[in-house]
Amino acid sequence: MSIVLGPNRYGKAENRVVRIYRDSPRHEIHDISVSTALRGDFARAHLAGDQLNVLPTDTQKQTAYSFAKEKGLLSIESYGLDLASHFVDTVEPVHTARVEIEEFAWQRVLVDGSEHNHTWVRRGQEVRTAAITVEGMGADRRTWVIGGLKDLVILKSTGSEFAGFMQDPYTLLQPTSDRVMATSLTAGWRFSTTDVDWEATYAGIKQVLVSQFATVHSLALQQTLYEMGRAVLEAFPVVAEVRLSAPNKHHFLYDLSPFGVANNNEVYHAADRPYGLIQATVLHDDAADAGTAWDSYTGLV
Ligand SMILES: O=c1[nH]c(=O)c2[nH]c(=O)[nH]c2[nH]1
Repeated sequence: MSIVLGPNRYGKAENRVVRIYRDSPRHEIHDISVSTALRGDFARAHLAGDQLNVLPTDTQKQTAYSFAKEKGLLSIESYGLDLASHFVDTVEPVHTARVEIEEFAWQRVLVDGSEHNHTWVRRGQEVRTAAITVEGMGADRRTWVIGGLKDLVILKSTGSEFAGFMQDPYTLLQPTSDRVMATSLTAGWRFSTTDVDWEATYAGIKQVLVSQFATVHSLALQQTLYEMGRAVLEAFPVVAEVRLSAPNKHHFLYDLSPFGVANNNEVYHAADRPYGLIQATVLHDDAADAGTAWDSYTGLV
């Protein structure tokens, strides 16, 4: 029996990079957390403590900041592609680079009814995400881009039921034909190309997801997730696969009968935990191989 080194990678996690574009009085802001991870010929670092092949995690951090200026930071997907390609192309021992990004949105404040040039309030809605993987050189080069979002909290106050479920001796749940459905959505979509209008596509996919949640009459969160993924694939041919993760943020009707008051689906207890956790992948049946595209580094996607 012998002991060997298995898969390994290393990098700098959660660099907080803020890029301001100030070429005109109307500034632009891009506020991100970026993580980089490198795979390659790093066995000697683990087996012998030899750093000859180890590009420091500090250097990875410096590169992330520098590229925000050198290459620009307009779309997290294109910035991530620049960064990941750079590590594979210029750092000899690196075979695969993974870049994971969260983007925090800012909204311009209104002053006297007009958008201010250089002041924003943090937009508390979803966090946009991207995960870029670049692997191999030359003809062996493979690239995967996953766009996505997390923490998109969404609720509908009707148009959702849950009935007809399997029952066993432990089943207490009563069927319902009208319930609150709420979740905090995490979604990732794998592109089949890098020739994408990243900004328009992000806005479009988010719009499809929320309108499906609103308009599909839900028989279960599972059905709603499938319909969300299906609609994204139909509307965006550049997307090969969608993965959705949705906690079922249960809203239980509060019992007002002790007070002699009827509760006609009007007062709920918003439960914190436990929660149902529903996850689904929806994809084209001929989608290209996902390789390591979903092999999360920081747990973001
Ligand atoms: O949409 C739902 N899916 C379930 O699988 C489930 N299970 C449950 O108790 N409530 C719900 N709701």
